[in-house]
Amino acid sequence: MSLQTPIQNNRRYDPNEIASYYRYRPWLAWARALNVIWSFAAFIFSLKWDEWQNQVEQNKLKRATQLRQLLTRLGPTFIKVGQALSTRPDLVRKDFLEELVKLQDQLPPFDNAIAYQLIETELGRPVKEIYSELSPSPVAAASLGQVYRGRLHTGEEVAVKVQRPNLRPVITLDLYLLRWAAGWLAPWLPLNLGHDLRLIVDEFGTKLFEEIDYLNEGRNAEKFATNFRNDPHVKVPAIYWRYTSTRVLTLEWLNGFKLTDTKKVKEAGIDPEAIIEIGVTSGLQQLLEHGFFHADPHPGNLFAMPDGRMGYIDFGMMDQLDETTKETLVDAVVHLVNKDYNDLAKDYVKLGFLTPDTDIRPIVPALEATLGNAIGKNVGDFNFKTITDQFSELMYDYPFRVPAKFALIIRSLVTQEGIALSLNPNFKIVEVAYPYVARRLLTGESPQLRRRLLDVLFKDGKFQWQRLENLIAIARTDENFDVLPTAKLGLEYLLSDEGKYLWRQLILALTEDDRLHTEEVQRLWNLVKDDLKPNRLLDVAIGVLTDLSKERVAAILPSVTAIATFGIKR
Ligand SMILES: Nc1ncnc2c1ncn2[C@@H]1O[C@H](COP(=O)(O)OP(=O)(O)OP(=O)(O)O)[C@@H](O)[C@H]1O
Repeated sequence: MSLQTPIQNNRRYDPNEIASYYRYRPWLAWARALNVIWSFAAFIFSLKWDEWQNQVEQNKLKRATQLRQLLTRLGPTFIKVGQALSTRPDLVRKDFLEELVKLQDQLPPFDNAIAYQLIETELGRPVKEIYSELSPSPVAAASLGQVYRGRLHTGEEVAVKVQRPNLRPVITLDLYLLRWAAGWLAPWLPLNLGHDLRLIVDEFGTKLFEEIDYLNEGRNAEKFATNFRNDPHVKVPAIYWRYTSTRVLTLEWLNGFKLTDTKKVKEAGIDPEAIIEIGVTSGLQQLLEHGFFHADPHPGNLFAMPDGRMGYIDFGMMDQLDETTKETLVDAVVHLVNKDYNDLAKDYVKLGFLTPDTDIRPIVPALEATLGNAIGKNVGDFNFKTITDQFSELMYDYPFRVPAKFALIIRSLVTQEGIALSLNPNFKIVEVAYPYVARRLLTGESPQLRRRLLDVLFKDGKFQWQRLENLIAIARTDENFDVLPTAKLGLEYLLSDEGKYLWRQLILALTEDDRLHTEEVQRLWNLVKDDLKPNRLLDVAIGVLTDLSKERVAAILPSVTAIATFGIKR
């Protein structure tokens, strides 16, 4: 970056540009560095003092609170660092962690006159020409911006998010110092991060820069809305692009109740159970279907709408999962519920929680001991909080690390479960989550998911009757699950080229050990027979068959007969 370029206008995080800017302004860097170093030195000294005075235990909570206050005082970058650390039980001790979780943007609002001025400069018009009404003071102030309630001249109610002034210079300077410190301090820290600490600062910087670009937030909101366009349960505010810029975001006002306000939600006559179910299912859809997920779903960002929908706001922090990761996550859930710890350990390697060279043999029994307890006899006893707590214990004994992406996912799951528990103390996440996963596997909309189903149903080449039974039984606890469309998809699949293999496997399974497995078939039939009334079934079968051409049927039939004969005579 040349000396003339104002650092205010950088939209992308570029550590080299930032470094060359501050290299010529060392006085700025030094002043801030001294302030930060002094604050932390005083805090570290108080920790040491506690050790010398043998007061660690009794001052534990006080120090944790002081740490939170210290980060708040140092401003937006440090609040965000604190928020990020609050998701890392592998890095931060427990009492600090609990305090950091509370780090909810406790900054005082900035001056209204500055905010109004910023709106006019950014949007190039007087405020009165843009909004017919705008609240005289903000309705909320957060670490990066504050929000006003207003109305457009066309009558729509809007939320207007205005960024704190000078955010970019403050953040860039802090990131420059953090990066510099990361390079110098890393060798002295007892951390096993598996990465260069500077890369972590860079990843953090990239995310933070995305978050302070409101055009990016608007785009995220629209992408999220598109993913849920066919879902009548999820509400996403519309973006008013004409009144939006990098630093001002104008979006539809959501007239709902924050999930933090459980009392109001109930008073409004909204069914908490239904909202919870939407929350968990839409959360899982983001992770396992769309791959594009809201990385900051704290209850203040979620609304229960009077019509029973759930509203999402704040799309500044989103993340994207690739196909393989999504599939491996589905695998991990299935392996966890099937108590298949060997495969689960392999999933951890694939997901990056363990490095590929890790010897997983000692880890498998450890997983079994911790997770087996957490699940208990009944899958319904499973909860994420217990799992993550137990998992953090494992982290100290085995070389687990939390890839940055998963820190967000885990936080998002634990938060959703927490929200659900605050609305219904008897909530069991798995009662919603597993039927969802089971349903997705059984309906197998994509070839990848169908392959997953086969992986689940066949272990070491043997068909697992019990697993199919479990899956159907669990999927049926979800009232949205209808066996018939699934049967239709199954039938279509069996008649497709890809399904030939499954035919062969099914027939081998039916005749395994030289007997016909009629008992198992009978049990499965008992599970689904109520849904499969003969005339409905016939309709489905006819529907599928009429879609097939004569040639297709002719091509399939001989092979099926051959396999059947071959299978039985085996
Ligand atoms: N569309 C909206 N409808 C109603 N209220 C809104 C809307 N958008 C924002 N708000 C209010 O403004 C507050 C802050 O908004 P938002 O979460 O988007 O800001 P933020 O700066 O990203 O804060 P944080 O990251 O801390 O959640 C919300 O908690 C909510 O009270």
